[in-house]
Formats: sequence, structure tokens, C-alpha cells
Amino acid sequence: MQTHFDTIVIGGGPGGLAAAYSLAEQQSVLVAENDLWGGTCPNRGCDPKKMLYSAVEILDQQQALQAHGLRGKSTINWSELMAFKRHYTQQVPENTLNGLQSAGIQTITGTAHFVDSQTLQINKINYTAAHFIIATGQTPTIPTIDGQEFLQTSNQFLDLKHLPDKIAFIGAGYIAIELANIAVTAGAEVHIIQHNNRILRDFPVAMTSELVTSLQNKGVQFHFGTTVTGIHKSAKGLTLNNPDGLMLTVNAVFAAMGRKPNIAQLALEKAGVTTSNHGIQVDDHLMSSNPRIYAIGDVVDRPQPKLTPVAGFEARYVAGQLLQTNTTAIAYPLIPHTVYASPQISQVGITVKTAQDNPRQYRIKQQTTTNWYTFNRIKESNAIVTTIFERQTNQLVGAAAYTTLAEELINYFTTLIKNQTTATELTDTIYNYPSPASDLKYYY
Ligand SMILES: Cc1cc2nc3c(=O)[nH]c(=O)nc-3n(C[C@H](O)[C@H](O)[C@H](O)COP(=O)(O)OP(=O)(O)OC[C@H]3O[C@@H](n4cnc5c(N)ncnc54)[C@H](O)[C@@H]3O)c2cc1C
Ligand SMILES: NC(=O)c1ccc[n+]([C@@H]2O[C@H](COP(=O)([O-])OP(=O)(O)OC[C@H]3O[C@@H](n4cnc5c(N)ncnc54)[C@H](O)[C@@H]3O)[C@@H](O)[C@H]2O)c1
Repeated sequence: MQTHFDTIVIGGGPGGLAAAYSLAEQQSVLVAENDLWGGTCPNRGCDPKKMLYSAVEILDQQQALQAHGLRGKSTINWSELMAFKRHYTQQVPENTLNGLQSAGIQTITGTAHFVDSQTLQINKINYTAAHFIIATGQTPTIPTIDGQEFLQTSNQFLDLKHLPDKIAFIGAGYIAIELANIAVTAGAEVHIIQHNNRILRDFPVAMTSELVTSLQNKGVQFHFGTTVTGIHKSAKGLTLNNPDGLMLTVNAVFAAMGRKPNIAQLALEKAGVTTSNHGIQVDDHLMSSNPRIYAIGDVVDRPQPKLTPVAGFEARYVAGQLLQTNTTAIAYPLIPHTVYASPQISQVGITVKTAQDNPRQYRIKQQTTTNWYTFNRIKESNAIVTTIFERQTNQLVGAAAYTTLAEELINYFTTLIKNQTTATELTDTIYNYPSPASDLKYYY
């Protein structure tokens, strides 16, 4: 049995897999995974979430076109929707494993931990390698409160056999907002309990406050400035309480208060790898404090958003370092990010907040586009698109969108910013008409 490899990758999620495939042609590679092959995104993250969201998008469109040519609405059948999702997710681990093995990558199912600076133990067997890449991701944060054992997480939500009648989410970030929107559209009574007064702190306030109204119109009940200190189980359900008099009884409570790095099981102190509460500390080459060991993806303590394409980019970057095809410090491309709610909020590049804080450097063009042909055609009730330009060069440097079309609009803006496309070049480009792309020149 082979126990020495050029590179051992710990974690079989999007980051670890991208690293393994990038190295496999030139190196002997072992990937260790202790749970579902494929990791968070395809098993219990992006992909299953967005499959459930497919039904939400269609219901939203039906709702918008009521009395504009459509009458009557479909309803979500939760168990059928879950079956649709499961048909996809249940194939992920096996397909992932088969794919790795067909590419000549060795795999092992088990929890990896270091025994010294160059030895990893998995299933009681020691493995050595010239390099290690840690890609162990994150897991949901569970608060230390009375009754914390009653808390579920996004993992359970995305696999619910039956949709509970009354649901509470603690937190108002990506996960709470996206899952609350799915649950309320599917017919549940939904509460979002947020310790401060702000949802989705990284997105423009002008858009997040509109999203609160939109979700309230769908029936979501927000409890701002509210901290849950205890959960009590009775015949009526789960009652959330706090010293200020909160008494909310629901059937299921989901913790959506952020995620913490999966580092506890790795015995990193034995390998001389330093960490913080935010994950593995790395330099600008993604090398940890042990030069044999790199870290990528969600487990890394870096300010970039924790997203699947970011994990993949970091993986390919580290593979380049190990294959010595690239020796420069990591330079991230633009990272668009989207909240898949009703509607979506998406942004890329310089943020609205940065532009507002630096008015001499940036010009902001915020447009309510609700009555533009593209948005009126689908009866969008409120659409906002903001573009940000650098004053000195007049170049587009950032964009944010609040509309059901946001994910694709921001993809266009990502390309326009990257290519430094000017207004004249856009006017000279012919796009399909009428389509969101044929409007692009009006955002300049
Ligand atoms: C509900 C939800 C929705 C999301 N939606 C989106 C989205 O729409 N778009 C987007 O870009 N991102 C989304 N994300 C984030 C995305 O899933 C992550 O950024 C991505 O999965 C990170 O990849 P990774 O490889 O770093 O970690 P992971 O995918 O978490 O993979 C890490 C793997 O390591 C394994 N592991 C951990 N410890 C060990 C050990 N000691 N030994 C062996 N194996 C170990 C784990 O079991 C896991 O399989 C979402 C996340 C969640 C939770
Ligand atoms: N569409 C996407 O790309 C997508 C979707 C889901 C998740 N994700 C990824 O997963 C990560 C985790 O998502 P998340 O929603 O758990 O985290 P988050 O960081 O987006 O939101 C956490 C929420 O919990 C609140 N909170 C923090 N501490 C709290 C406390 N002590 N008590 C009560 N509330 C508290 C925060 O104010 C915030 O509202 C995201 O940051 C993102 O990287 C991405």
C-alpha cells in the first residue's frame, strides 16, 4: 500500500478536488475525506439550495404576472421538491469518488490528523508527503445557550422530509435569508431573529432594506435587536426566549449565525501550523507557518468571501505553486457574490459603501429600473441597479443589483469591469434585443 505521496489533500470539497485534479497529471496525489465526497457545496450548500430555489423563482414570476395574463398559482409540494433535490445530491459522493479514481488520484475515507510536521494519520495509518493541502472547509456555528441541542442547521434544512409549520432562523446572513425565503414561499410561517438591526451586512443598505420589505410582504417576520438566550421544549413545540420577554413558539429552529473553520480534528499544533478563530493563517502564497503545508477554501483565515469559486481559484493557485508554474503572490480576480432571495441581491468590485466613503474617487449611478422595458416585461415590482465609476478614468469599477435578474446582470458587469469596457465599446456592440444585455449601455 502506498503511504508516501507528492501531495496529500485533506478535504474532498470544491477546494480539495480542484487542487487534486490540477496536480494529478504530474504528481502522485492522495485525497482524504471524512464525510460526503464533494463537500459542502454540492451535498449541503450551493447546489441543493439552488434546486429548491428553482421552484421559488417560478412562483415569484407567477405571482408577479397575476392579472397581467396569468391567473392561478402553482404550489410547492415539499416532498416532491425534496425528491428532485435528492435525485441530484444522492449521486454526488459516488460520482465524485469515481471521477477522482478515474483520474488516477488515490482516495481514502477517514478523518486526517497530523502526528508531526510531515506525517498525517488516517484510519490509524501514517502517510507522508512532500506537501499537504488543507481544504477542510467550515461547519455551522452553534451558540452556547440553554437548549442548544434543539438547534438544527442548514444541513438539516436542506434535507427536511416535511416542511415544519413554524420555523425560526437565528441570524440574518446569507443562509438565514436564502432558506427563510424558500420556507416562506413553500408555505411555512417564518421568523428571522437578528441580534442587531441589519441583514446581509456586506450588501448595500439601500438594497437590503428593500429586501426586508419584500420578504415581509411574503410573510417573513423579522425580530430585530433580539438575542435568543434559551430554547425550551414542550408539547407545543420549541419556545425561544430571552430576559427581554421573547416568547416565540415554533416547530423548528435553525442556527444561521455564521460558520467556523474545521480545524479542531487536525491536531495542527503537532505540525506547527498556526490558526486563529477564522481559520488557518497563511501568507500571500497560501502557505501556512509550516512550509510543507498550504491551506485553501473556507478553512483559510483570509478576508475574501467564502465561496465555491474562491476555493477553486485558490486550489489552482496552490497547485501552480507546487508545480512551480507560478511563483508570485496570490492576486484574486473580481469576486461577484449573490444572495439568492426574492429578489436577488448581487454585487461585484468596488462596493457602494466604499464608493460612498470616497466620493472624490468614485461616482455612483443608482437607478430604479422598475419601469425599464426588461423589468416591466416580467412585472418586477422594484428593481435597482447601481454602477460605480472611478472619477479619474471614468471606468466602471463596481456594480450592485437588486432584481430577479441580479445574478446574470452582475456576471455581465464582472466581464465589463475585467475587460475595462468603455461606454463607446458597449454602444458599438450588438446584443440580442430585447434582453438584459441590450440595456447594458444605459448603466454607464
Ligand atoms: C447552505 C449553504 C449555501 C451555500 N451557497 C453558496 C452559493 O450559492 N454559492 C457559493 O459560491 N458558495 C455557497 N456556499 C459556500 C460553499 O459551499 C463553500 O464556499 C465551499 O463548499 C467551500 O469549499 P471547500 O472545499 O473549502 O470546503 P467544503 O466544501 O466544506 O469541503 C471540505 C471537506 O473537508 C472534509 N473534512 C473536514 N475535516 C476533515 C478531516 N479532518 N479529514 C478529512 N476530511 C475532512 C469535510 O467533510 C468536507 O467534505 C454555501 C454554503 C452553505 C453552507
Ligand atoms: N449565495 C451564497 O453565495 C451563499 C449562500 C449561503 C452561504 N454562503 C456562505 O456561507 C457563509 C455562512 O453563511 P451564514 O449565513 O451562516 O453567515 P453570515 O456571516 O452570512 O451571517 C451570519 C449572521 O448571523 C448573525 N450573528 C452573528 N453572530 C451572532 C450571534 N452571536 N447571535 C445572533 N446572530 C449572530 C450575523 O449578524 C449575521 O446576520 C457565508 O458567509 C457565505 O460565505 C454563501
